[in-house]
Amino acid sequence: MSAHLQLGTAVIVVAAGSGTRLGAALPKAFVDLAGQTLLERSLRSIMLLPSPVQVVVVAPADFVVDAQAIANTVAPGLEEIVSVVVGGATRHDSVAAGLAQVLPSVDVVLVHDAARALTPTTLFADVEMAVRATGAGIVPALPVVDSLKQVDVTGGVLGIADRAQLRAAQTPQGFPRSELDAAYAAASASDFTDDAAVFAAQGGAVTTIPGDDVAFKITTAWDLNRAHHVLGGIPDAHRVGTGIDVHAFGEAENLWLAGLHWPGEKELSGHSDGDAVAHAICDALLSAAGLGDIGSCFGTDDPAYANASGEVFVRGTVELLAASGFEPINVSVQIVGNRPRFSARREEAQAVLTKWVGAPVSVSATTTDGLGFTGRGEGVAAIANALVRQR
Ligand SMILES: Nc1ccn([C@@H]2O[C@H](COP(=O)(O)OP(=O)(O)OP(=O)(O)O)[C@@H](O)[C@H]2O)c(=O)n1
Ligand SMILES: C[C@](O)(CO)[C@H](O)COP(=O)(O)O
Repeated sequence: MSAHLQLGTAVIVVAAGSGTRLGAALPKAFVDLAGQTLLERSLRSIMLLPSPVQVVVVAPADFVVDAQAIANTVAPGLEEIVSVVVGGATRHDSVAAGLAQVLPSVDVVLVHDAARALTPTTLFADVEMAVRATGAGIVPALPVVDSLKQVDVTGGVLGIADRAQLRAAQTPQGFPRSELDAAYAAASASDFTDDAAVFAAQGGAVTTIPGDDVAFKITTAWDLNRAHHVLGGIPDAHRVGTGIDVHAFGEAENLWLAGLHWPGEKELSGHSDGDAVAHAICDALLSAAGLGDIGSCFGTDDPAYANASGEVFVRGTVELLAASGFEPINVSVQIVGNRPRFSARREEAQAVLTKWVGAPVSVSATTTDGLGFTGRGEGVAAIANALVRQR
């Protein structure tokens, strides 16, 4: 992993357990839950954080290749940010293996069970924010709803515990990095069932924040069944995105705009074919899916995209979305400019763009009453809004 990456937060996703209590043929993190493995679902939630984080996946030795393939699907082209390492015999050993991969720039570490596959992005964000605000170890936790009994080996009740003072700990658990490193270096592997206990044993302060019901750990077959039911009850997540693109007119009469060729009209200059409408659509879709923008996904300086058509970018964008579990619902674009006169070819443009996106694209156009660079006829702007659904 390159030392030049300056990420401040890392998430270690422990996925190296065998899943004995689940009893599946595969290690638990690689078991399917409605079309995605538990690991994939955990990673997708993390990748939707608004600021990039380092992700270290800790996998069983025999499943490193599988874990890497899942990471590549969820975070294409981000090998430097999402890495996979081999875990240990216990969860404690696996966390330690993950910690050893954390970048020097990282000052906050979250540790997460891949088995908590439905954990929402907001819980990761809440934990990270609470660590930064307090400097303490942070554990998301839920009140205990059952009465609690202390029992002997035969099941005889020895006593009770006051549930009002107890909480059920979830993950991700977050910590200042240097103190977590020190705590793991000092701890004995067999003593602790979670990272907060390791941290507290070395004197670190630990605070709880509210957990989330859907962040439950998939431990048994019953839990997996419950996760299926929960997913069935969660409506598809919808997200919106905006994209804006501007290109100046060049000299040659070779305009491509909104997927159409415009004979007799001046071209829009750019590294590609300058189709501002297609590029704004890409940015809106990528932004809606939290996948960056056209520059970060396609490399506008990449010779592979020199003179590339709008179709290449739009279809490529839709493929990136699909790989991340998103599909477009609709896109609306407005062209701002004096030329070309758009209305006569609106239907034609909408049909082409709708085919590329695979969902309805509507296009409108306006002038700016002679104001600004578009009013002076120097170029064209396009503004797009996209709605996408997360499957
Ligand atoms: N040696 C281990 C053991 C556990 N884990 C991870 O720690 C998380 C919580 O552990 P648990 O639910 O107990 O998973 P398993 O150990 O796989 O389950 P079991 O105890 O039923 O075998 C899981 O994401 C699991 O993959 C790990 O990375 N390495
Ligand atoms: C870390 C944890 O998920 C917090 O509740 C839990 O302690 C893991 O325990 P397990 O015995 O490995 O399931």
